[in-house]
Amino acid sequence: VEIIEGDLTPNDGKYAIVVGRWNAFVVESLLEGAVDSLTRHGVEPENITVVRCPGAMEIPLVAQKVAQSGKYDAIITLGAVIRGGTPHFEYVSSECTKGLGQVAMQFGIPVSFGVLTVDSIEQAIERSGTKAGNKGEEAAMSAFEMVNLLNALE
Ligand SMILES: O=c1[nH]c(NC[C@H](O)[C@H](O)[C@H](O)CO)c([N+](=O)[O-])c(=O)[nH]1
Repeated sequence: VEIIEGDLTPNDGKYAIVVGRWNAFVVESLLEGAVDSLTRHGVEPENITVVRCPGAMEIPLVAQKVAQSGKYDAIITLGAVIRGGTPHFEYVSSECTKGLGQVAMQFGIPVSFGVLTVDSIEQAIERSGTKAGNKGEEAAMSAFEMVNLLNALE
């Protein structure tokens, strides 16, 4: 039985991190976790590009432009959609998720999902470096592994 899977050995991939600025007090922790995990796995700082946009709604378009440039091997998306008093949360989070899936398939590039969609600020804080880990770190490591996996599939 042949098993092909990505590992976490160093690679020279170029990573773009697309960051929605809304709820910055949470998103900055996600970004810190993402950059830290990439550099600790041997990614050179010059191979990491951070692109900031207003909010989660804008992330898919920015990810599309980043993918279209052909300059990157993977895209990590970070944001925090926190349920407010209105159904706005549903639209923003579903549009963001749907859009990112399309970018990945359209351009054949890993687009990891580090956009928190949570019910409360506390849940957001738990997932950005406290008791529920750091989703930014997880999204970065998913992208890192996918770069190795796609290389192995070539
Ligand atoms: O990233 C977010 N954008 C949010 N809205 C802004 C949206 O992403 C766009 O930036 C805005 O609608 C302008 O297009 C959020 N809420 O509205 O709650 C949110 O929680 N998180």
